[in-house]
Amino acid sequence: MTDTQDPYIALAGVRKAFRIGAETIPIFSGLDLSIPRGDFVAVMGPSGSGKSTLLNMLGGIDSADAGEIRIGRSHLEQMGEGARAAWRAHSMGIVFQFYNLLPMLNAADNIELPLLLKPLTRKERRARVDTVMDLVGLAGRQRQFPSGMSGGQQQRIGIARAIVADPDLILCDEPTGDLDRKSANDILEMLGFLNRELQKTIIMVTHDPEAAAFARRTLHLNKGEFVEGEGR
Ligand SMILES: Nc1ncnc2c1ncn2[C@@H]1O[C@H](COP(=O)(O)OP(=O)(O)OP(=O)(O)O)[C@@H](O)[C@H]1O
Repeated sequence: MTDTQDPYIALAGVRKAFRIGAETIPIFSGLDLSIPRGDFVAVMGPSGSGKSTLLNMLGGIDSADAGEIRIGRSHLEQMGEGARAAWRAHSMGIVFQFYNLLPMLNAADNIELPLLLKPLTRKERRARVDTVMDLVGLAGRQRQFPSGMSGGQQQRIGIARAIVADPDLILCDEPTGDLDRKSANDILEMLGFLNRELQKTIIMVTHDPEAAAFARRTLHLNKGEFVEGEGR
């Protein structure tokens, strides 16, 4: 869906803390963030600085304690659990460090999963799966199982699954953290392609400065606030 809301992603005054027993661990105490549509942003920062927590809030997997999280026209902070799940199904895809594939399903069945929530016929679903498998360089591997594939190939399945429902937003949590340099660069080139050619907005958490260099810009998270750095 296109819209004229600008910026595409807007966080204002976001507060988040985790409670463990009597202890409260503050993560964000008033986080603001603006990301235009079509950006490719790397998020870096020390371990424990809240990168994954931020990604989970952007993906509607976790909620903020206070503040606003708007993505396009959707105010995530105003949605209940059910509405957020429905929003997730059509608005964003997630790419995980360890792929999160289901080992008992072959490549095509893994990729098809997000489409099962959509009013599509099996034939339509299969056509979409074939299209994205071509796009990520896995043509003809529909029946292969993840266990027989390299890390780089498994991550291609992860990316295909993230884009098969054609979301505007792709969230990536250390997408190359488990890969060798060559496979990592192939995956990063692919994310760059999705950003440039298909106008996907991408937010990628990474510890790796070489991975971050593939993004348009890098945001450094430190003490609950962002500091902008140089991209390429
Ligand atoms: N569900 C949870 N319950 C309690 N504490 C949590 C929970 N999730 C995260 N935390 C704590 O919140 C802080 C931020 O965690 P988060 O995983 O967002 O950091 P990160 O920057 O992604 O770290 P890393 O780079 O190590 O993955 C950490 O101190 C973590 O222990």
